Amino acid sequence: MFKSIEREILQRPVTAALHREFLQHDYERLHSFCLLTYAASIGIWFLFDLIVSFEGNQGFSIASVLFLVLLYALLGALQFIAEARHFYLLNLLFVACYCIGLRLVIAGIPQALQPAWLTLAGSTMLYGATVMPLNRPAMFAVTALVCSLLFPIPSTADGALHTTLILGYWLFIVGLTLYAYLHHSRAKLHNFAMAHLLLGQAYMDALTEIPNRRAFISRVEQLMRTAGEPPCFLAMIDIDDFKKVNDRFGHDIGDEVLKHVATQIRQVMADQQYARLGGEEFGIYLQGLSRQEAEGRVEALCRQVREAPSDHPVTISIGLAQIAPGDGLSQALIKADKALYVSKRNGKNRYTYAA
Ligand SMILES: Nc1nc2c(ncn2[C@@H]2O[C@H](COP(=O)(O)OP(=O)(O)OP(=O)(O)O)[C@@H](O)[C@H]2O)c(=O)[nH]1
Repeated sequence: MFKSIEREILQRPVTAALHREFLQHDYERLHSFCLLTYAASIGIWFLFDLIVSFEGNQGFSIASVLFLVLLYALLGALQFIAEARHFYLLNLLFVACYCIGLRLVIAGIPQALQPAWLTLAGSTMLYGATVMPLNRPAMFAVTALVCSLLFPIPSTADGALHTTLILGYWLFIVGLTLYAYLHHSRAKLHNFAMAHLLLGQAYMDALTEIPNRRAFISRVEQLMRTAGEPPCFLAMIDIDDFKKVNDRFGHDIGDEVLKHVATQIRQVMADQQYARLGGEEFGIYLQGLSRQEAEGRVEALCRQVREAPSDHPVTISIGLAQIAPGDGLSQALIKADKALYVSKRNGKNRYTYAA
């Protein structure tokens, strides 16, 4: 069952916008990992520099200090980079500095040892790139940079076998790197697309295509926790005599009426949080408005539903309540529901403010 749903979802094409969202999401999720990788890489570079300098009797030079400062500066800059596309450029700069630093250190050791050290450094760099949150052009650019800066240029002293072995190993490691990157990034993108779709469905009302009760509770509770200046209001909406619509015209027309009311809510309350709470009930969380403005908005909604052209006109009743400091969402819902009941009792097609 799960596999067939998964197959069906994965057959849908991933749009360019979703792909961009995935790349940004991937970068944000892995931002602290990138910082850690950069910090560890600088540590390894330092160690590498010490070991290889010792091997080549070079000593730790001022150039080494400059490279360390440069790499630390790039690590510092990474802390402030919020956009994935900026990271791709910074990463390219980091890789370029790192590779040039490695090349210079390795250039100081005996010629015969250089191809092995360059190959070791290059393959480590390429492996590291596969776990970074890069898009394809950024990954290909990193691979090209590593190859052009670290590939050991064969000398005439090297035999044909030696040169072939080195070339063969580099071809193998580059091929493996790109294959692993493409394979993993596709799998991650598909998982993201699937999670995106399923979460979207779990938090959307399938009929009216506005948020559902689950989405409303989660979003409003979050807003209530961070709400600055009161007042905030909660409105409960119920379609009047909806049962009669169903009984007279059938369920399909009832569904159309629900969609019609949801459209009016979306139009009038575009800047607020709204949802279909269930059946023919809707909820709205109003923030950043005075009591007078909140009353004006729900009154406008009543009018809009009443007057909007429709084959099956309906009216709505609304209960509006101010959320008292310290009140939770469920208390506010009860208060708004009581006010809604008053609207129904007083003749429907109106709103009541809970005193
Ligand atoms: N078409 C359709 N009807 C639904 C849906 N969910 C709930 N209903 C119907 O909504 C109606 C709710 O009616 P009631 O709560 O009894 O009240 P009412 O007729 O709206 O009367 P008042 O609330 O007093 O104005 C019932 O007939 C339910 O079957 C749905 O998704 N589609």
